[in-house]
Amino acid sequence: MIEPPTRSATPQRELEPPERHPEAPAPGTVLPSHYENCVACGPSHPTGLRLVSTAGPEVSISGEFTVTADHQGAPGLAHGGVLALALDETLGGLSWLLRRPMVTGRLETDYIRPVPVGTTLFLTARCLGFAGRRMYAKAVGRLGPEGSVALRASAVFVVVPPEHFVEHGTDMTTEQVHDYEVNP
Ligand SMILES: CCCCCCCC/C=C\CCCCCCCC(=O)SCCNC(=O)CCNC(=O)[C@H](O)C(C)(C)COP(=O)(O)OP(=O)(O)OC[C@H]1O[C@@H](n2cnc3c(N)ncnc32)[C@H](O)[C@@H]1OP(=O)(O)O
Repeated sequence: MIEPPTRSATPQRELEPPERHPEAPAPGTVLPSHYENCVACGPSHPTGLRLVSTAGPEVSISGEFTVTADHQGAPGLAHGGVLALALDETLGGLSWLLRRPMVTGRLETDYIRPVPVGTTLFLTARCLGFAGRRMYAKAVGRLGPEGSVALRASAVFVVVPPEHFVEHGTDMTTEQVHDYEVNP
């Protein structure tokens, strides 16, 4: 049997180093929501995470959100899928700094500590580099700004043409996607 190609989020060869785009928001800039109804960052989503991201140095980003009763799995504890959502959003936000549209290909998550309702989770994500269209990145989630590590993730994002969102999504025209590219 032929082995399928590895999908690991650990790079299998040396990566091209990431380059912060010259027009990337300066470190410390609070990033706007990329879509008001996004379940992770949208301010109009009734029960979403309302995760707020901030540009970091080099190609890194930080994010935070407070776990509410809407995010529970076991009573009083955040659902693992919701925590993966927070990691996915923070990692995806690296595209603000790279100015390249990307989608999640693979997300590997280690759950290290339970995250109780009421916790403000502090996330950071860092781009490791590229192998062709694949962008490799890592993220960490802490219980407090300098608190213990509750989550770790490794991910592969795949660079897509802007038309990906027109072809597969709804309510988005090619013109809107190109406007977004110029002024996200
Ligand atoms: C215009 C804006 C400018 C920038 C401004 C930015 C502003 C900030 C904006 C926004 C922040 C965003 C915050 C949101 C974050 C949330 C992100 C999500 O949740 S995304 C939704 C979930 N993910 C999907 O829905 C993907 C579904 N999958 C697909 O559509 C396809 O499978 C896709 C595109 C991933 C690949 O399909 P193919 O046909 O294009 O290409 P193939 O040839 O299959 O793959 C290309 C390369 O990627 C690797 N690859 C593909 N899938 C992989 C996987 N699962 N794991 C590892 N590698 C994978 C392949 O091995 C290949 O590598 P080789 O080029 O051969 O080296």
